[in-house]
Amino acid sequence: MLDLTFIRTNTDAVKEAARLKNNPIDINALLELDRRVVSLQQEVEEARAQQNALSKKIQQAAKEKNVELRNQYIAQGKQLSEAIKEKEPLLAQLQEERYQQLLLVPNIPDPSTPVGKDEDDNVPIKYWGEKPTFEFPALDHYDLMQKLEMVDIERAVKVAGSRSYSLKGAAARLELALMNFAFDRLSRKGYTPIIVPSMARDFAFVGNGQFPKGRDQVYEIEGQDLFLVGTAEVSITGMYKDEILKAEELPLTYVGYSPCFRQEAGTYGKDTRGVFRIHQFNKVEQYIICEADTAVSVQWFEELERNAEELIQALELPYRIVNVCTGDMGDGKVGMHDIECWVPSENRYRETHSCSYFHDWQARRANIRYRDAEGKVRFVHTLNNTAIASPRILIPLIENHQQPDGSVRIPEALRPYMGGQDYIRPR
Ligand SMILES: Nc1ncnc2c1ncn2[C@@H]1O[C@H](COS(=O)(=O)NC(=O)[C@@H](N)CO)[C@@H](O)[C@H]1O
Repeated sequence: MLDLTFIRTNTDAVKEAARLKNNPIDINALLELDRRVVSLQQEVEEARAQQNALSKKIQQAAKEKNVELRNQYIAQGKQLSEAIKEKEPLLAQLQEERYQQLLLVPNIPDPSTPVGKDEDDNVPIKYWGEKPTFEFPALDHYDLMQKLEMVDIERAVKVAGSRSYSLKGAAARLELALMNFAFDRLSRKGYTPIIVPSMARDFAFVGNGQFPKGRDQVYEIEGQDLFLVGTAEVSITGMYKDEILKAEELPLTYVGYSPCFRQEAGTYGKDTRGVFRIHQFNKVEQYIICEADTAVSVQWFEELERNAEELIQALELPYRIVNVCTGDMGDGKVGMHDIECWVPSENRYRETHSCSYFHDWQARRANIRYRDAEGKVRFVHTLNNTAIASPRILIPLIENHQQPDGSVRIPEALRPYMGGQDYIRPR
């Protein structure tokens, strides 16, 4: 959410951001509604002020035993309270409408963001690692996982329907190893490990920006104000709602784990093979709450990205980083980089990490503030990035490290979390 005063005084910049982000919001209509709210607010406040003045006059008239005048004032008072009783519900309704419109206003993208329509317009900015060349017919992740008895999709689909899966054997151990590996590396950097609820209330989804627009991606628990989170980002944002932190408490640096649930609405027929795009997965998330300073936000953005690069390099996976374009980045982002790992079977890079910074767009929605060094209360800045999301990361991991004999080499960095195992071999 942007500050109303900012929208009033930077209307063209906000309209341009909406245009660049394919966001259909009508800023003129929002400002017209805002003017109605402001004028109606003034009317109600004036009426209340007159009421106060009148009550003094009534007391004065009573003291002077001037019954005539006193009754006159009381009649005026009645008229005023009638008028207020009629205006207040309308004011409340218009304020709610304005708030709902405000939630749809996008953030202003950083000038370094490429202008584009969708992911095809994202701009690669870095490549790392040698793509493997296979002297044998390389298999895709699903064939490999089946041969190595690492997955059971049929029975999972029987239980949970489409886009479900079970990880078996080495894949089950790899997933937990990867979660531990990510937790370990980031905890060593001083990030606070946290395992957060995967069920959260409506306000948490409003806070991170998932609601109202992304509501169709979220599973709802019938009859309760509870929804399944698609990322720990929702729960951590919600945790700090309405809090005023102390400057010395910042920055808060979390490495958060949660199961993630996504409806994947609108992706029918996309990535249906294997475990690339599923309804439930596990993710270790990096999350930062820092002071309201653009340079500080950018520093954390760079650190979160570097952290993810270190993990991927330790897993010895070729990858690239793309600067996500305005049409693909979503409403809340100021800047966004995706990290895409090389998937040999598809002969292309696929997204495995997404790193974003928001300035105070999320903080305004969740009302997360801090008292700065001068004692001024301000909204914080928030950022997040994937550390490891599995099973998607298993796809490049297994494919890139497959061997001629059908085994899969486990990268050195992961072996301590796999009981020292070095290869996954067919039985
Ligand atoms: N439906 C899905 N199936 C499997 N993995 C997914 C799915 N959706 C997202 N992911 C994984 O989770 C990562 C982060 O998802 S994201 O929506 O892009 N970004 C976030 O959730 C941010 N909180 C940063 O993690 C993706 O890069 C991908 O690796």
